[in-house]
Amino acid sequence: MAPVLVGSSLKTYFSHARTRTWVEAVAGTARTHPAITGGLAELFVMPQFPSIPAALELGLPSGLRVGAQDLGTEDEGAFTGEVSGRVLAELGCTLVEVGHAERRAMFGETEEVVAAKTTAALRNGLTPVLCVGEPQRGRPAEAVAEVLGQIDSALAPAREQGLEGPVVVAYEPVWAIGAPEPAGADHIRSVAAALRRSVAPDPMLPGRVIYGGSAGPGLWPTIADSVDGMFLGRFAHDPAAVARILDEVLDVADREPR
Ligand SMILES: O=C(CO)COP(=O)(O)O
Repeated sequence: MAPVLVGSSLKTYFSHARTRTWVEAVAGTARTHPAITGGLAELFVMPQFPSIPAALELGLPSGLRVGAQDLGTEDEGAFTGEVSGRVLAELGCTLVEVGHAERRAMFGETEEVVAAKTTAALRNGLTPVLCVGEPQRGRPAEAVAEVLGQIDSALAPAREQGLEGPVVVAYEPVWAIGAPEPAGADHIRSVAAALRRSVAPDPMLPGRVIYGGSAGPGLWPTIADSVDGMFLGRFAHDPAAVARILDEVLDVADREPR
């Protein structure tokens, strides 16, 4: 069984100094926590672009993976202001977030753009953390239909080009992002289990499914049987929350080995 993937996007919340402090604290946890040292879980962080080199320097030696929150669709050329997947990979990033709900809603990212960015990630050997989710609260079956459509659309060009590589599907119901609490455990489990059945067996682009949307301590034990990890936002701003989640990963593993 692959390790539980626990990661956080710092969005645009932290200063560079606070990012450094956060990464140092979480790297300390990564060095000592039995869930990490025992191979039950792996951690990643996605800071703002300018903080990536510092996060790599402070986090990588402790096994903390570092990714970016976005990338451009092109690898090089006259694309002022873009950040290419090629440079992210050159720096040492291994993951990159694609298609977060905030980028879709606030920065006009269409399904075509999300697909082009997913392709750019895979082309550069980066694991896309492909963010998908239904906009409105509804029944799990409706969410599954909607989200599978988003995943198929995002992966279509990569499939056509025969690209290979693991994919992380971040299931983030849009209505649960920035909310007081996550989606209900039954909803998450139903949707994630269906997504997993669909994406995990792909021979070229095997997918793991993690949950995001107001995730934090307390959630993992209620969804662990149906998801491969969690994508954290605000409720990981205190680095101690990451350690508490790893405690829960350990407890669940002791109770029901994966
Ligand atoms: O968008 C998220 C992770 O990508 C979740 O953010 P919040 O947990 O702060 O709602």
